[in-house]
Formats: sequence, C-alpha cells, structure tokens
Amino acid sequence: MMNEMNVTWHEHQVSRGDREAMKGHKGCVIWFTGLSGSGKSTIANTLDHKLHELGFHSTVLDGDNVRHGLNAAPGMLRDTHGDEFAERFGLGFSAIDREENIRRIGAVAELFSAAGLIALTAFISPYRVDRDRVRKTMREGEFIEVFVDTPIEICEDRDPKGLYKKARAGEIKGFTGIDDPYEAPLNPELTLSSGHASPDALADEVIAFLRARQIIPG
Ligand SMILES: Nc1ncnc2c1ncn2[C@@H]1O[C@H](COP(=O)(O)OS(=O)(=O)O)[C@@H](OP(=O)(O)O)[C@H]1O
Ligand SMILES: Nc1ncnc2c1ncn2[C@@H]1O[C@H](COP(=O)(O)OP(=O)(O)O)[C@@H](O)[C@H]1O
Repeated sequence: MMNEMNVTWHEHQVSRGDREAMKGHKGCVIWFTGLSGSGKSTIANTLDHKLHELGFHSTVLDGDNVRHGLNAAPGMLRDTHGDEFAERFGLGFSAIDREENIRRIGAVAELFSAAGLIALTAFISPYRVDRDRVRKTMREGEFIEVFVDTPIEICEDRDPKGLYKKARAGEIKGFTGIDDPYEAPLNPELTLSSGHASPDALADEVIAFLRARQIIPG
C-alpha cells in the first residue's frame, strides 16, 4: 500500500523453493511405520545422524518427544491441566486416540517439511486409513512411507521395554500385534527388513532412495 512518502510495503514470502535452494535439498516426510520394537526409532535416529553428517537439515519426531508433549496421555496432563482437560485432549491407544495422534503428527511433520526439513517420524501408526489421510495432506512425492518389516517374533524377542511380556500376561490391553491390529502398508515407498540387517545398512537404503528421488543431491 502506498503512503504519502511513496514507500511501498512488500509482503516478502519465502517460498518452499527459496528454502530448498538455501538448504541444498528438498523438504519431505519420511514416515516409518511398524510394530513396537521393529526398529523405527533406531533407524530414524541413525538416519538423522547420517543426514546431519552429510550437511542436510533433518529432525526426528517420535514417541519420546511427542507422546510426552503435544500428544500426552491423560494421566500426564491431569496434574498440570486438570481432569476435564486431560480427558478431552489426552491421547491413549484406542483406535480413535491413535487416529488423532497420527493426524497431529502428520500436521506437524508437514509444517517441518514445508519449512524445508527432512522430517523423520517413528510411530506405529497401525491403521492404513490414518497413514493414507496424512499422505493426502502432502504434495506428490513429499510423503515417503517406510515399512519397517520386522516379524513379530523378533520384536517380541527384543522387547526392550518388556511391553510384549506385559501384553501376553494381560497386563496391557489393546497392544499392537497382540490384541490390537497392525495393518501393513500395501504400497510403501520402501520396505526395510529390519530383522536381518543393521540399522546402519537400513539407513543407507533410505539415503539411496532420497538420492534416487533427488530429494538430496548426489
Ligand atoms: N497398547 C499399546 N499398543 C502399542 N504401543 C503401546 C501401547 N501402550 C503403550 N505403548 C507404547 O507406546 C509406543 C507407541 O506409540 P505410538 O504413538 O507410536 O503409537 S500409535 O502410532 O498411536 O499406534 C510404543 O513404543 P514403540 O515401541 O517405540 O513403538 C510402546 O512403547
Ligand atoms: N536393525 C536392527 N537390528 C538389530 N536390533 C535392532 C535393529 N533395529 C533396532 N534394534 C533393536 O531393537 C530394539 C527396538 O528398537 P526401536 O528402534 O526402539 O523400535 P521401535 O521404535 O520400532 O519400537 C532396540 O533394542 C534396538 O536396539
């Protein structure tokens, strides 16, 4: 708008392309999905480290930083926010709470991607429809679904948090893969056989994919 000094205010908008040019790579979301213990967090963090070493800008969203904050459980919110708030907005592991968990994570990941980052997410995300809904919010090629395909026997054998044992004993109800569903992707961009390869080798598979799709140069 012009004023009496003939000075014009310009709305400067930094485009996605501007950000990508500055960073030297594209923004995207690498969406790891798989059973508890399949290796999602380990592979995502290994990949994050490798991307960082290569000079690319990435970040990891996983249970540790999301289910303790943005998507905290009712019990975690009760003391700070009160019972009513905790019941309305806290998220557990019912199908509807998992749906909302994934919706929020998808929205945050998309913001990171639009800001030019390579956003890595590591959530079970057991329902196909929830993952596909996230995919639809993004541009063509922006959502890269990575199925961490580890047989449940291996996950259960690893059981780093002792949760499978508790689920088998009936101490946790609705545990994914035991008495709650996991719907494997039908057409993921990548499938990683985490039962038989090192996290390092699996992260390299993702990097090769990113190079082939020209998301990162090289
Ligand atoms: N009922 C039930 N089913 C599955 N998992 C459970 C459950 N209760 C607690 N946990 C722990 O929560 C972690 C999964 O959280 P997510 O946010 O990834 O789950 S989901 O995507 O909303 O399904 C999962 O962590 P990971 O092992 O890292 O996957 C479990 O440690
Ligand atoms: N490719 C792999 N080979 C062997 N062990 C692995 C591999 N990936 C992960 N692990 C181990 O399996 C356990 C579960 O891995 P984690 O990344 O926490 O799984 P998730 O995030 O899917 O629950 C950890 O103890 C981790 O060290």
